[in-house]
Amino acid sequence: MDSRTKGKTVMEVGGDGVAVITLINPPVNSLSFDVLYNLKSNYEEALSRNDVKAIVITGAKGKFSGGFDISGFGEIQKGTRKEPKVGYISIDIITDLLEAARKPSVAAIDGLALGGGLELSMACHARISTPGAQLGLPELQLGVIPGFGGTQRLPRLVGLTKALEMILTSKPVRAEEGHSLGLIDAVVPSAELLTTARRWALDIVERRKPWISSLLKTDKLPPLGEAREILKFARGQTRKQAPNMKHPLMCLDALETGIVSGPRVGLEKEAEVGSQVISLDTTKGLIHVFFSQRGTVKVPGVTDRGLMPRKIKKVAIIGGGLMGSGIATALILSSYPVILKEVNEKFLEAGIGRVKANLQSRVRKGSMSKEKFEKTMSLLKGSLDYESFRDVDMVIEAVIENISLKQQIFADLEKYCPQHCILASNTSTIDLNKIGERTKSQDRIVGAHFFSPAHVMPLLEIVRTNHTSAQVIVDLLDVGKKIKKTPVVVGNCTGFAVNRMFFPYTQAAMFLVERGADPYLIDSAVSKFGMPMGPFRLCDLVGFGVAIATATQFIENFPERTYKSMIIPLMQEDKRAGEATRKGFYLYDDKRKAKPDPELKKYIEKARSISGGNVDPKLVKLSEKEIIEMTFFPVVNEACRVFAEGIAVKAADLDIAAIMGMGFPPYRGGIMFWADSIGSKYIYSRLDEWSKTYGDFFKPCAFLAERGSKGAPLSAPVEQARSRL
Ligand SMILES: C[C@H](O)CC(=O)SCCNC(=O)CCNC(=O)[C@H](O)C(C)(C)COP(=O)(O)OP(=O)(O)OC[C@H]1O[C@@H](n2cnc3c(N)ncnc32)[C@H](O)[C@@H]1OP(=O)(O)O
Repeated sequence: MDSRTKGKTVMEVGGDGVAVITLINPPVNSLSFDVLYNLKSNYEEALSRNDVKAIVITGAKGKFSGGFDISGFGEIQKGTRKEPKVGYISIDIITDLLEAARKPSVAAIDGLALGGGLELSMACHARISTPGAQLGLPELQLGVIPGFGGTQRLPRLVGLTKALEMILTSKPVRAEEGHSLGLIDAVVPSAELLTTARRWALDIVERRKPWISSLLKTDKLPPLGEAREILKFARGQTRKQAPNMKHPLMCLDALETGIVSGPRVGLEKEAEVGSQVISLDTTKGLIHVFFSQRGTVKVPGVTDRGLMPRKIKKVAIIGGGLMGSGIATALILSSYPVILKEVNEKFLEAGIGRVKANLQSRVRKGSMSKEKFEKTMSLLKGSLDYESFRDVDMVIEAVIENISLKQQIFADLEKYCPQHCILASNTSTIDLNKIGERTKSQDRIVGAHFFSPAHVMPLLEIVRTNHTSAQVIVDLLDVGKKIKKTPVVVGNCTGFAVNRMFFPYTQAAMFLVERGADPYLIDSAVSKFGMPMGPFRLCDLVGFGVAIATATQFIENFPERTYKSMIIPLMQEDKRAGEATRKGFYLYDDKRKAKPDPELKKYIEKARSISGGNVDPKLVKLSEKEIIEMTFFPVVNEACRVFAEGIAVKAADLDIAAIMGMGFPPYRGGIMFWADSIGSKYIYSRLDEWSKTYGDFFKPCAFLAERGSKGAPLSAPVEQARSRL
């Protein structure tokens, strides 16, 4: 492949008169402009050649296509590539050249056909697939819409309701389901894929199989009135579930146009809307997240050294509490044999019981069969001593946050575990160098910081010290991928990346209510901004015990920028400790529904009198925009510190940490991306002003001051920015 081009297609014409066009653009055969333009010329050639009767489109190396090349959207957004004429690919190439051709085409689908890949196949006159293939239109997840005819062809092939489900959830279906839906014409083993597709194509030519243009099908579409009702319902749901995003509704417009005014007008509408959505801010954020999420496993100086992950055959976990049992669940779910160690029978039984309960809840919800449950549970063994640790490849310690206990455990591990064994701690606060102080194994000590519940939350902070070997990080990155977590590699410090960013967020919220802001308005503004819940509702959910323990760590380590609020400790004294006690910032009924509590005022007033602050009339009347700024700019400030200190290597890693660890809305692109969309100058000036009025909690750090004073982007690499400034 020419190194200047991104992908290509090749065409081979067989003696049977079938031209096989193969999409080649590793690793997922994405449809770059180069691939698409090559496809067009192959097609034109196939149509003009007398020795070609029919065409088969397939993908190289067991993958049909992962869809349009997503980096192409970025190039259009940045203006480095001009978008072709609106509708050129979808209408001129895929519809008028391919679907309307005088020669039939069949898609031979192996592996995956996603987004533009599935859309291309839907324009073919039949689709043959292998059993494992995934078929879907996940475009909305990226902030774009199916733009190669998917909004028109999918409802015509599988019906409107199923098409809406597939498009709105972005979830793919497997080949068998695709077959029963009418999306796929036949499912065959890999080895028979091409021969079946070729035969099918010739059968169409010879009228033994129907020649179907998906775009012209009408049998699966509901009557107009019913279709309008279905779409109305879908719009209502979408408005509720994605209130800050425009593109899902714009996608529904394209679907509706096609149903009301016919597929050709629908295609034109899709093309128009598809081109508009590319410049939405939410789309820019989501595309940034797609690449950033994949970028977290690229760690300079670690993953660029040619190291291969070692095979982890067995893992031991110390501590069967909430975290330990969650981690064990995550591991056995991905087929790792696990030993769970506890200090006595009672705790061990409780730990294993928690793992069991985690899996049973899947069985109850129907996402796990009884057999799979038994098989998964059989991977877990209990232990009360270290004897069975002699052949483990990795240990994850998940006991309470007590330094001397952890030091003892690591000293014991060094004695019992094999030399190569990775020694990981799930600590969220304690310095890993201290934990390993009594060992000579500092190079294999690493943090594996999971988030609760560990078998559900998608993030894994991999914490390295100055001594942790690159091999150990590579190994843990591999385990992270296998247990379906997004790993972010961070440096060793109190709170790592996520908790350090979380802390100022909650603190800012406490500060504002002490100065007169309404906590319920803060929660509502923050939820509208896109967080799953506001800071007060969240404190109730995690419980005040945890909130106080974390706060203590920060007060000790970062006293100069801590706002010490007594609201939570005062409530705790009165045995209101959050949702578990049914009373916190809110009151909770039997169904865990939260209701504001007028009594809360009492605690706020008392806390205010202790801190000596006054009600500030300006803060009483904050707009929603000001609430967001005052709660999230301190987070940006801390993220800048984390970045400047090298705790995070890339700003994009902090974006992912904020999204997956804090619930920051992905369509805002993550904390640093969002900050840059607002501008460092503005953020710096606001924090600077507040720090003068309200104290050092808001004081911009040196990094922010440096970049903010020049308006330089906060996410630019640290070295580069230095040299520029
Ligand atoms: C006009 C059209 O309607 C618009 C579109 O088609 S938009 C695109 C729709 N397609 C998608 O959303 C699919 C996106 N891709 C995925 O979900 C997953 O990558 C996948 C399921 C295809 C493969 O997953 P997995 O095997 O875990 O590999 P994953 O690490 O995600 O990707 C492998 C590499 O392919 C790249 N890649 C995957 N899909 C891509 C795409 N559509 N465009 C460009 N690059 C893509 C990834 O960035 C990654 O690159 P890297 O190795 O340099 O980091």
